Amino acid sequence: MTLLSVNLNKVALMRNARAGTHPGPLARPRVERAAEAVLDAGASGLTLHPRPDRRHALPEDAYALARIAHARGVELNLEGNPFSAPGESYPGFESLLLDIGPDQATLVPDASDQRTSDHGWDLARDGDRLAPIVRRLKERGCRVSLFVDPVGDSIRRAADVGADRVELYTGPYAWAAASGDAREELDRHAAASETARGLGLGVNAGHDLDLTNVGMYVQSVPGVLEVSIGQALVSDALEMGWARAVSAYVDALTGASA
Ligand SMILES: CC(=O)[C@@H](O)[C@H](O)COP(=O)(O)O
Ligand SMILES: NCC(=O)COP(=O)(O)O
Repeated sequence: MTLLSVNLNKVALMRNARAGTHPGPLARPRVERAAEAVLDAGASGLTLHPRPDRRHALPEDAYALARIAHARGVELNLEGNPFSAPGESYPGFESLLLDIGPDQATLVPDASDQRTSDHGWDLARDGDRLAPIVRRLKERGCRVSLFVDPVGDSIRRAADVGADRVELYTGPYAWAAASGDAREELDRHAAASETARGLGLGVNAGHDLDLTNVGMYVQSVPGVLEVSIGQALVSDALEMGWARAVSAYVDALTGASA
């Protein structure tokens, strides 16, 4: 069955919106409380993507979720760009990963000022720079996943630099599904998953997945081990509450895998 890892970036975003002027007794632990709630509701893991501009998830949130994940015996997946740009507001992402040692490190090629993740790695350009980072993270005990477009060359290069998994970028799939014509994207992802698994890579997927598209995705793309979902699930939880929202996603994944 495809596991659900809940990305809590947007809980941190809401916390940050007021934390500066109204830290309040409840503001600080918002992310931790959300983490406990989604795990209580059946999520298999936690994901966080701290960004250098501290727009939402902060390094201290990553440490807090690491404590929770360890205590609960579930996985923590930390996402980010290990290439630190000069003058970033907090230590580089790699040093955070090496200090925390999350179960999974998902390396994402986002520029510091990027609005969100919207493309996979260009491994023809960056593979040689990534390889030693991948090695150090694996020596630290992290499973390393590379965020890639569903393209055979990217997946083969991910294997070459020593990744354990790839995370297939599902944004274009989600948009195609919303337009009612996802067949071509699903075929691309199914082929990409087959290529990855043939190379011994595990397959994760994420970005813009939601209750309307995740079931079709895991039914059509064999071998997806984990989806990480944040934006839509947190939005759904505002309407449904954490328990019902997480249960709905887990049901969508289990129903699709049945
Ligand atoms: C890598 C990916 O697709 C998402 O996990 C990313 O973390 C979304 O980042 P924002 O929540 O900042 O849009
Ligand atoms: N890796 C994808 C992720 O963690 C969450 O992406 P989204 O659901 O917020 O688009």
